[in-house]
Amino acid sequence: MALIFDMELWSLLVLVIVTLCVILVVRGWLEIPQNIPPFPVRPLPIVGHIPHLTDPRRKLMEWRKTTGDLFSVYLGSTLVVVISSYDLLRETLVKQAEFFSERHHRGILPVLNVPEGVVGTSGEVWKENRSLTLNLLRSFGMGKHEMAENIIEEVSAYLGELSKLSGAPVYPKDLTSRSVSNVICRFLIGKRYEYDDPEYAKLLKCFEDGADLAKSSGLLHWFPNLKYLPGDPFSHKLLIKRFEEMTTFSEKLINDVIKRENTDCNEDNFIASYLEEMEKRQASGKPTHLRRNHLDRAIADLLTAGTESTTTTLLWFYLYMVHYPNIQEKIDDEIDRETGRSRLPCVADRTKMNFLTATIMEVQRISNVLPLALLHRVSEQVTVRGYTIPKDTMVIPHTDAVHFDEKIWGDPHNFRPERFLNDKGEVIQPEHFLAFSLGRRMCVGEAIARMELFLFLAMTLQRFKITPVDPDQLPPLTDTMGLTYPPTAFEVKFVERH
Ligand code: HEM
Repeated sequence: MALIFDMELWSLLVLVIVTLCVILVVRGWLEIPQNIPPFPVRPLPIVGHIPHLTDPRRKLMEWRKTTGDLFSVYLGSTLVVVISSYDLLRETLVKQAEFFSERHHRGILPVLNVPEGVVGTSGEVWKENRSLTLNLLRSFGMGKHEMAENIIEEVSAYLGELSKLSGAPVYPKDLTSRSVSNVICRFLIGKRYEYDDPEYAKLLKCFEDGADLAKSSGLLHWFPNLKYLPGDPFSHKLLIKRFEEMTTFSEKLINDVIKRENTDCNEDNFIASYLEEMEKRQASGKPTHLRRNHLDRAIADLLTAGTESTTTTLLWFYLYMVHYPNIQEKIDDEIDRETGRSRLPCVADRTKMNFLTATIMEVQRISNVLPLALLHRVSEQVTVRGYTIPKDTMVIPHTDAVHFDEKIWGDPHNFRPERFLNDKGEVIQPEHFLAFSLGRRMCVGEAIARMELFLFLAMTLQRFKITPVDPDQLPPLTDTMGLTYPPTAFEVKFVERH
């Protein structure tokens, strides 16, 4: 009797589960909006395309081949449209910029998804904060604020540390990240940190964890309720902790600047300029979106965005140099010709060191450290090539597809800096180079990043030869997924030239 009852219970349970699955599948099918760009494969109920995307970089390239330049995927229940060609990226992010320039405003990690600062905001808050940030970056990049001199000083400290290694093998990530981040600190507060300063170490720990957290917490973006699971398998708590630490660090930087200003120090940095402009606009009585909370977040945005992508690009550059010693030699010859070994390179040398500049661009093209840029959001329903993209759809600007498009580059998988030089050996700036993205959301730090990359590399290669630890076993040119796509950890030697 008990057995029959058990069997009936089991049958009932199976029936309920099957019915639920059918309802979910049918509902999923019915809820898919009409006339959206095609799917590469049918989405699964609840999870959508997530199970296919364990390696999104490779998978999206594969799907572009099978499905075309415009396709849809579901991440959980969120519709995402992938834009995978240069022409389409221009048609959308540039020509229809008013509809394609927002960020996502829902769901992810309620605490982190604060629409503050620059990277995560939309509409008027974003416009005003981005515009002021861009203006300040420009004015500090120009003569009077001596951004270039600051970078040169910082790189000199960096080279001093490399020299202490006496050519021993090193994975240069931590040291490079410390130095790059200091460039942003100088811009934000007008001072740098010693590399072993404990307060600075805390900030760098936030960056370090960022990459691991990006991986372990990924699913929370699409399923925020996973944060309630016992044991915190998706690192929600650690994410919140790191977020709070970043905010505390930003607050401290602001308070330090205010304190120094109160002691009659004439502060000349991003924080002081933002506060001054904020007070001016608030006093004018006109509506303004410059506020302390946006400043807090903008500081964290600049520190994160400014450190991670530049550091990752430098790491890729070092790795390519050990793989292509002939290219490193050509750069050495150029340095010998243009600056020699006794005078430090300066910004003005950039227009003369075309081969180094072209090599930096080729490293950026082929490593493409943000291959999917950052997610955008569509603010209104739009039509693209006859397809309907509903309001609030997420958009992936798939710049990797452009950087590896054979029709554009011919041999995109070859490392060939000469593709950025014309017949006269001058640098060309192809519109298809999208390392900094395009449209209204493109990187605000492009100019400073280019200046930094040039000065770091010209000065490093002037003083050191980068060599492999074992010439018969070069570290692989493979990437790993984090906040950006850095190379798999590797060691090289920085051998001082005498
Ligand atoms: C090699 C270095 C860098 C690369 C490759 C890079 C690339 C990018 C890319 C691809 C985006 C996304 C654009 C989009 O959403 O379509 C971006 C955004 C951004 N970057 Fe950079 N970046 C670099 C350095 C910097 C630096 C040095 C700073 C700060 C000084 C910075 C600040 C930002 C900010 C604030 C945004 C958000 C812009 C917005 O949402 O309006 N980046 N960057």
